[in-house]
Amino acid sequence: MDHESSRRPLADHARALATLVGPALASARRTLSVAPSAVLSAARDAASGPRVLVTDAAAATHLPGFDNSQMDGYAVRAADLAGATPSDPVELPVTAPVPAGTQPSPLGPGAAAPVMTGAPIPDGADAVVKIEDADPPAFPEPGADATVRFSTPVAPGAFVRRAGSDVAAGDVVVPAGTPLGPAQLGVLVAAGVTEVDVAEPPHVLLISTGSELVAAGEPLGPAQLYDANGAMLTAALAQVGVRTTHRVVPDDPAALRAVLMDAPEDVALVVTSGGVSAGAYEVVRQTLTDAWFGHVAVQPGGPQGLGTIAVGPVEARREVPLVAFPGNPVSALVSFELFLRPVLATATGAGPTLRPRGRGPLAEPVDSPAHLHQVRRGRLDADGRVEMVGGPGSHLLAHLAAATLLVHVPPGVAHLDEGDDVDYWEIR
Ligand SMILES: Nc1nc2c(c(=O)[nH]1)N[C@H]1C(S)=C(S)[C@@H](COP(=O)(O)OP(=O)(O)OC[C@H]3O[C@@H](n4cnc5c(N)ncnc54)[C@H](O)[C@@H]3O)O[C@H]1N2
Ligand code: MOO
Repeated sequence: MDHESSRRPLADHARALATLVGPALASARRTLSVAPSAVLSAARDAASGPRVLVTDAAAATHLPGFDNSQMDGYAVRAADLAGATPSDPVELPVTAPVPAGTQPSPLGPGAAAPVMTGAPIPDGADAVVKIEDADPPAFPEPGADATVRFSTPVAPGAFVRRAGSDVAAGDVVVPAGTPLGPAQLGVLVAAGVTEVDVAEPPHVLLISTGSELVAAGEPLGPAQLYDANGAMLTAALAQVGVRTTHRVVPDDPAALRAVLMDAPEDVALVVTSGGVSAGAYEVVRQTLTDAWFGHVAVQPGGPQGLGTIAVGPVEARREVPLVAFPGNPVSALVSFELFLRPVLATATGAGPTLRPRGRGPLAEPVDSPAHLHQVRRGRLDADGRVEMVGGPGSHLLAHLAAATLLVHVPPGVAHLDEGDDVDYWEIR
């Protein structure tokens, strides 16, 4: 199986995975109706990922809700200032001030009303002169019998924020398909929307396999290591709008079967890490014998598994797709980036389908096995050239954490010189 010619090309595996997982997620899709405040509390929980709107949301109120001032200044009738010049200013009596949050009386002709930023424009007024442009350039004490002079005309509409100029009541304020980020949540609340339809994030059962694994924070015994893949893949799944139930199982088929039987009833996909290569204790491969296991012509991320497995208790068995990643941490996360992220991002609409891509010159020479598509970790140096972060080893997790790019060396290329161009994906 490990023979070079028997390796599945990267594009073939990506297609096989998308064909299996994409439709399964689409048919498992459910819609929830929630208040924006509920979306907001979900958004605080990073592990639940962004919510995506399923139905257009219409504004319940105009935004702005009323004509209001863009500046601290005087609300006036523009016609009153038409003849104002520096040598012959227009002098007007000052009415009661209008703080934000109060409904002003109408403004008659020949008067100026102190109005604060965001406060309603009095009926009758059609422009605002900012306080710096008035004479005197400071508001009188409320209740004082004051006048104010203006030495230039003002255009009708100046510094007036019209009701509905952002969105009108009844118009679509956030269209279906939009991930609800900070600005979208803000405008839903501002426009008085009380309920939205969002897609329920798909639920993935994520299983870290390995008898050597210890949960984060527990004491570490000899030959044991922390379950980095669980944390990494949970976070990676959340970024594309996926909910995760995470389990750790030892290299024991009975333990893996038990976790699958105990799967939450709405699980739409199972993702595993570890236990897929050629060792004597490959629990995933030895237990899930109906799935395809083989090598993809990529490094890291060579050993892969893909298929359909039964989950749930005997009386309520369901078939769901299985994606089995190799255990080496860099292999697991690179596999996610190459194969699963695009499919999940497309299914959930929670983020861009593809990572931003670029191409640039290498800062150093790079060697790669010619029969494999090699994915190296890199970053841009001060001159915008692509430098490697660490070597190709799939255990170099700290180097992955320090990298900002996945650098692609395609199959058929054994060596690249400094200055040769490479393709890269931006991973943060
Ligand atoms: N004879 C061969 N040996 C190996 C081959 C091969 O083709 N022939 N492939 C190598 C490659 S490439 C990879 S990648 C790994 C894949 O191995 P498995 O998927 O079976 O993973 P494990 O053996 O369970 O673990 C590999 C490595 O990763 C560590 N690990 C596993 N899970 C986690 C986790 N949740 N968090 C942190 N680290 C984890 C594990 O301790 C091992 O060090 O196989 C090669 N061998
Ligand atoms: O292909 Mo393994 O995934 O490099 O280390």
